[in-house]
Amino acid sequence: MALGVPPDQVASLEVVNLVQLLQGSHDAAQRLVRAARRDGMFYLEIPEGNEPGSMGRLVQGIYAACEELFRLPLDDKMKLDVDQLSEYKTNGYKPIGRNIGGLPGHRDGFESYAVSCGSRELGLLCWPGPLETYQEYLLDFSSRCYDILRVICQVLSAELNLPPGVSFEALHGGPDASFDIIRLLHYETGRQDSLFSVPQVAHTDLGSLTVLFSETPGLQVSDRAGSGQDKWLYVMPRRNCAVINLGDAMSLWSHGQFRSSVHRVASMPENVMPERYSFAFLGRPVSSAPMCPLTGGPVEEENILLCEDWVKEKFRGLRGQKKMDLCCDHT
Ligand SMILES: O=C(O)CCC(=O)C(=O)O
Ligand SMILES: [Fe+2]
Repeated sequence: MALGVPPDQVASLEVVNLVQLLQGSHDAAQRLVRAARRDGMFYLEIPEGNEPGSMGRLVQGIYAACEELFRLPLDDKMKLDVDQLSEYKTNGYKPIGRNIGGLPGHRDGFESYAVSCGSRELGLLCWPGPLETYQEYLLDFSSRCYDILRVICQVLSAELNLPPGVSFEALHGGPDASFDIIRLLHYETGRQDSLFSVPQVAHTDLGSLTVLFSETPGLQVSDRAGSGQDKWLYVMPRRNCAVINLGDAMSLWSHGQFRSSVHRVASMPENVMPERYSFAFLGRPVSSAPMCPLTGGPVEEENILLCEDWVKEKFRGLRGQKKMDLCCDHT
């Protein structure tokens, strides 16, 4: 039993090898497509290495950045409040408790910091001290994740026979790519009197895809097969692997053929929440991307929400200014 989790509560996700995917392996592409259709979540095996510039080094550097950043006094962090700094919540600090939590009557139990990877805000970015130290790591990491996003988009576009002009990959990157962020997260230790807690509420990610790293368990994915009700399965950390989530944009563009995974963070069964760090690259469409199915022939320009307005709507929901079925994404 992995860390006290019964085997039937552990998610069994596809494992896709990045090198094989980049080499055009049919088997790797098939695994990816299966995962996109069935779970909207999978492990991506990445050769991490430990030499300068390797993914292993970048990942270790970003964990160090998280620890140093979140150790700063709350007053200093609050000077960089995400809701004050950035209209689209792409840069700045979110304190614990600003969002709803995962159990009735509770608030969230994590702080986070968004670093914009997009070109629009680059010049305006606020880099608190520790992040300035690790700036190169963050920039390198975002470009690695962008390569990952591109190859996954290519495979999924090919699966749906999308024409080049409206392929998933055509809707990311370039000077219009302003919404991509790296999110650093820190979960506080749970109180001893609350054995089971859900510090991050069930949600889907609002963008196209997320590349997520954490060495500490707690991530859960909803498995609705059968009863149609949420059954929560733990997504255990796996050596040399990131977890990839497909987000709402992918599900919308593919007309539901690809799923956006519903996930949350919880403590282990019968345990308090341990201190936990995680970080993720959240790849989002360019601001001019049409937010409608791409599979039904030519896209009609009129009456279609563009990503720019779509992002604003999603955040109005999250902050409780508008009712939403499922809370998405959690800057
Ligand atoms: O901390 C985690 O493992 C999950 C983070 C997450 O789901 C998010 O930031 O959207
Ligand atoms: Fe998420």
